[in-house]
Amino acid sequence: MKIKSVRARVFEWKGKTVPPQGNFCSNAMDLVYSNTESMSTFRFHSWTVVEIETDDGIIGLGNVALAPAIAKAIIDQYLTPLVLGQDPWDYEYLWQRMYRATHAWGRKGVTMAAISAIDLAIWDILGKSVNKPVFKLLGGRTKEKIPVYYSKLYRTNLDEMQAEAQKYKDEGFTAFKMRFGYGPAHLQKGVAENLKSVEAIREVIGYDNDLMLECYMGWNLEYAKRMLPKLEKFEPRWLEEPVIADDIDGYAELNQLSSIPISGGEHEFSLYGFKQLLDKKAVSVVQYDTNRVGGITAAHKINALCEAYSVPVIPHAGQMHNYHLTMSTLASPMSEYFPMFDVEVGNELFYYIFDGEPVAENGFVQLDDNKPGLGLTMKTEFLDQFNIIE
Ligand SMILES: O=C(O)[C@H](O)[C@H](O)[C@@H](O)CO
Ligand SMILES: [Mg+2]
Repeated sequence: MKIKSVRARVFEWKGKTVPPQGNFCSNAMDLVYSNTESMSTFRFHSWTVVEIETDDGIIGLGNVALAPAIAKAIIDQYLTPLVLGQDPWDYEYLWQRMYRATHAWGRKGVTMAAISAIDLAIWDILGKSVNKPVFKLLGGRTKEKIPVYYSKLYRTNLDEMQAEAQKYKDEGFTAFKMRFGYGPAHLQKGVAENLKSVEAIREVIGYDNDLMLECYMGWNLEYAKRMLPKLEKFEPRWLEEPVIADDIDGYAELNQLSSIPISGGEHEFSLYGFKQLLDKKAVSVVQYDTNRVGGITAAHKINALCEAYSVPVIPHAGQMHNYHLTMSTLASPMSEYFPMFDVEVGNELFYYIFDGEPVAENGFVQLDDNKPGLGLTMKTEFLDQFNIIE
């Protein structure tokens, strides 16, 4: 079997969007812009889809959501020539070709995301070529079904947040991730608002359910050190990305500071990036995204590393490329889950492009042993609401 063609298309959403308003989530730009501008950095309204076809007609699907147009350019100009004519079963060799050919300027960020998209499509081909789901190629079914946590609860007024938490508690979720709206730039009032929002959600879900807290890189070390002691009474399962991804020593200091586990990894890349996080004990929960970190080839290695370090893997975003990694290792107890909403920030777009994404039932998602490859097909229902750039 040989790779005959690679097609990367950018799907730009032009349909209805309902962007969350105000301080819906602290983020890295809060410290350099006033609120309005900083929130505008928070949009993922396009996605690059990769289709790799083999000489025997199998088509593998990959995807990348980080800087989609740039990722497409990297795929078209640099990665496609490296995989054309190659055997997809040589996936480790192909991964190393892509990684080393772009190493001088790649390694992390959008280049690794572009490599991930090619790698996802390759693994989709491998599964389809032997009529097995990808998780069966990685270690098989380690769980009857995958526990997932409900993820959204963007910061808005507390009544709306409580109603949202109640709705998804009633749907059977037992774990919830909420977003802080405030950080260092919002001073003591922001501290009070942050604590009020955690208290409000705990009021709804109680203490029999897990609560995770998301900062999305919007704090700094000094502010996080002030907040952690105030948050301990709420017994969060983790505090996520309190500082920017490059502040690994800051992560490590926070991770030793209190009883609250620090999580991160959705903005870390490659086996080496996670080796560094684990060696420095910077995180207690690893949250790579398989369409960023280096694809299934890299994520599978990181799963093994996390197993050796006894650090749980709870991948970012849910989405099928991550569910196969969670299903195939005991190192991953659960995954994130975004229900399908009107397009807001953009995590939801996956549902508008692909069919096959499992819908949570009672806080679990299920994978199908009889669906080969990743188990995704292209959705046609919303095609007219995308500009598609070849
Ligand atoms: O952990 C997450 O889900 C990410 O940080 C989100 O993708 C981001 O939208 C912040 O909520
Ligand atoms: Mg996050």
